[in-house]
Amino acid sequence: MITASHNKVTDNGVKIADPSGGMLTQEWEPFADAIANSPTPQHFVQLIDEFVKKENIRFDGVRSAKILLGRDTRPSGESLLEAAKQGVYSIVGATAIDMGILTTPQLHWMVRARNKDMKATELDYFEQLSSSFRFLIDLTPNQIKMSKTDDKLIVDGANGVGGEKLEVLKKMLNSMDIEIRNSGKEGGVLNEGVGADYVQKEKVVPQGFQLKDVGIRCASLDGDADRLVYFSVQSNNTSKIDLVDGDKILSLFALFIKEQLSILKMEGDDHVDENYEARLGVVQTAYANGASTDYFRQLGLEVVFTPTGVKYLHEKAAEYDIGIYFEANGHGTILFSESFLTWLNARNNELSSKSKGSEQQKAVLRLLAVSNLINQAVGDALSGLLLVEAILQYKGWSIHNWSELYHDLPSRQLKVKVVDRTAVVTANAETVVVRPPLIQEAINVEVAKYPQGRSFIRPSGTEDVIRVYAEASIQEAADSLANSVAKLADQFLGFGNSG
Ligand SMILES: CC(=O)N[C@H]1[C@@H](OP(=O)(O)O)O[C@H](CO)[C@@H](O)[C@@H]1O
Ligand SMILES: [Mg+2]
Repeated sequence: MITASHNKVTDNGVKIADPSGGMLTQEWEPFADAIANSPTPQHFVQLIDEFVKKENIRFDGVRSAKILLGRDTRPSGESLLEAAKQGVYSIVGATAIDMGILTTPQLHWMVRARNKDMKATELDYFEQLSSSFRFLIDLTPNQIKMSKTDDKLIVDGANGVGGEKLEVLKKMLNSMDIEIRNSGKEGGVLNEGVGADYVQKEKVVPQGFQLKDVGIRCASLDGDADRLVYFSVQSNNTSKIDLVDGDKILSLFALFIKEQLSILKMEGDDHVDENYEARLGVVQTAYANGASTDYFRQLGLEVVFTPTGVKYLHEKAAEYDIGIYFEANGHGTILFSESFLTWLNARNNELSSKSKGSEQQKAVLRLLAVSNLINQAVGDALSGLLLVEAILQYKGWSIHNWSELYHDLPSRQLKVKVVDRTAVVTANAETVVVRPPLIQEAINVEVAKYPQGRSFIRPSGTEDVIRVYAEASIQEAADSLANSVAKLADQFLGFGNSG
């Protein structure tokens, strides 16, 4: 997949899906780094040669391979895709299939579907999403109807591929009132003052949104449509927004799934022992707002933490019957285990004959529809958006009702330039620094000064900086805690420090 996601239009890059449709296996990352940085063509060929031997890959044309290629709307994508094609065809037995302009999650979905012998074209993707969405909507309790303003959704497409794909989906969902802005056709620049990354980091309205949008439910996709956040325009200050971030999308999903599981568990006449104790897990990173974690614990849900980066969250979520993960920035999905899906299908058949149309059967059908709607390969803004919309309709909620599930603790993020960011070694899902010595003790002293204080530092995986995160009961306190901890990072690791 040729894309640089939420980054500038002049940047470009590559994301690689493995045969399962998930992300490239972590063991192959050092190899990917090495070939990307190989200084000469000879060196490049040598690296491939060594890797092929090490991994025992048959490289003699006996085994054939098909490689699906896709790109986002970046102008440089066209020639880069051509180069990728030539690379693929330089290997005996390998064929490249150009899937054209796609969102990143669409390509992952297609790889997964093809390797499971399922229908795997772009049209199949749209049909699966739209039909499972309609199915879910049909299972909405009759008494629930939204008020007029709540029918409408406005989506910021980041001037990228997501907007144009949503246009296609919209036509297949004629019941939905969606207005798509920043679809790239109006002349705006990709990710410039628009998109999920901008909205979530800056907490301001994207271009093209204004006063008349106050009170309306709005959503924002990133440049390759694998991130999604919601927001509403504040009435008192039209450049500010009320952000409904990945943590809150996670909360809405977890609440809905938990409700359906409890309906399933209700004692039917004779079914007590046929209840399957589905393991539901919520996966977050240290950047998740502390108020969201408290909310999950109040709901009695199991919450686990992993290091930053969706590959870690995804892997953890896959350990549950239903694993839900999200980063605060809006990347996440819900994973269903094969064994749980088999059980759900069997339960559906059984209920069809014994108590067709019962609340329990509806809950089973809803869970099955969610598993078809939400992308099982990676986080997908389009499928996530349809699930949010279906759940809000089911609950008869406005974006305001949703946003009120809990109140975010004020937080602040800072970056600190240091001599060598790899000098920082963390543990416990990046919440504790174990090296250099003594800095963690100093951070603890600062944190203890603030009610509901929490702070951690970690080296960024994508930029040459140390990231500082702090939260506390009021904004001034979160700012001040972040500043003190940033100062500590500078003292221990900064340019003024020789050791
Ligand atoms: C605090 C933060 O937002 N970190 C981002 C950022 O990683 P860093 O390792 O923090 O640079 O980029 C990652 C890739 O897009 C994303 O998964 C992650 O959430
Ligand atoms: Mg992205």
